[in-house]
Amino acid sequence: MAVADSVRVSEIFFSLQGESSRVGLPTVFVRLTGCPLRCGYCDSAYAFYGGETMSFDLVLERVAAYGAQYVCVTGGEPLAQRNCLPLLQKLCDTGYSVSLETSGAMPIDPVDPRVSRIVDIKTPGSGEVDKNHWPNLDLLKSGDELKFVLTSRADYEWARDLIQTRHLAQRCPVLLSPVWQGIDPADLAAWVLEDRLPVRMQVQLHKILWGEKPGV
Ligand SMILES: C[S@@+](CC[C@H](N)C(=O)[O-])C[C@H]1O[C@@H](n2cnc3c(N)ncnc32)[C@H](O)[C@@H]1O
Ligand SMILES: Nc1nc2[nH]cc(C(=O)O)c2c(=O)[nH]1
Ligand code: SF4
Ligand SMILES: [Mg+2]
Repeated sequence: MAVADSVRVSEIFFSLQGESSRVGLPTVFVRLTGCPLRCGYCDSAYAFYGGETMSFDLVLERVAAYGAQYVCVTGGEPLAQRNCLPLLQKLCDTGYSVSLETSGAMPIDPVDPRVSRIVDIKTPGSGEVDKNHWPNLDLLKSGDELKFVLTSRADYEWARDLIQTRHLAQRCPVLLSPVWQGIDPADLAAWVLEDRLPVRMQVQLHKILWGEKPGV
């Protein structure tokens, strides 16, 4: 049972944004606890359980302590907590530029329109393709982003066909990211160039800088 005006938080930390079109920007990350999915590659499984229940005021105080302009709410699956929505609203009201990392398994329409929604479309290789909430595709605005994390050439072709048949790149920026230490990023780069795909390929900057661990 959710306590009013509180969320379950796995970690709050300050780092360079490592993903999305905001890559490289100094950002405070608020990682909420819990996720109903189990992607085979998940780098944040430590956030499935545990964490600390924090009032919105405490979250805002911890975020403010870093003196940053950008806040990224992630998880776990942040939208799996009902109180994620009012928290996003409060962060926007406070004046932060807010982005949300979401699995695309939950409806994104109730999210505050000031938030940049990074919607991950789960590929067959994630093991969770059946969880995609497809109506989300029709809700995307130009300030949002669509993202595919790719585990194989087959995932790439699946994503490419969806991008082309649904004209996704005309709705918002589309990101393609190789799963960490999976497919060779140079192979993905070659495929994107060969197909003239109008997407942004990206690698996870924070892992190149600091490796795969919590708190970065
Ligand atoms: C940890 S998830 C949290 C937000 C939400 N649950 C989601 O899946 O979008 C944040 C992003 O990290 C990506 N990610 C997780 N593990 C990864 C890995 N091993 N390599 C590349 N990206 C990964 C996810 O696909 C997602 O885009
Ligand atoms: N530096 C850094 N950037 C990120 N962008 C999205 C992240 C996430 O885990 O959702 C993440 C993360 O964990 N670290
Ligand atoms: S939806 Fe996100 S947090 Fe949940 S298992 Fe998949 S990558 Fe991890
Ligand atoms: Mg991460």
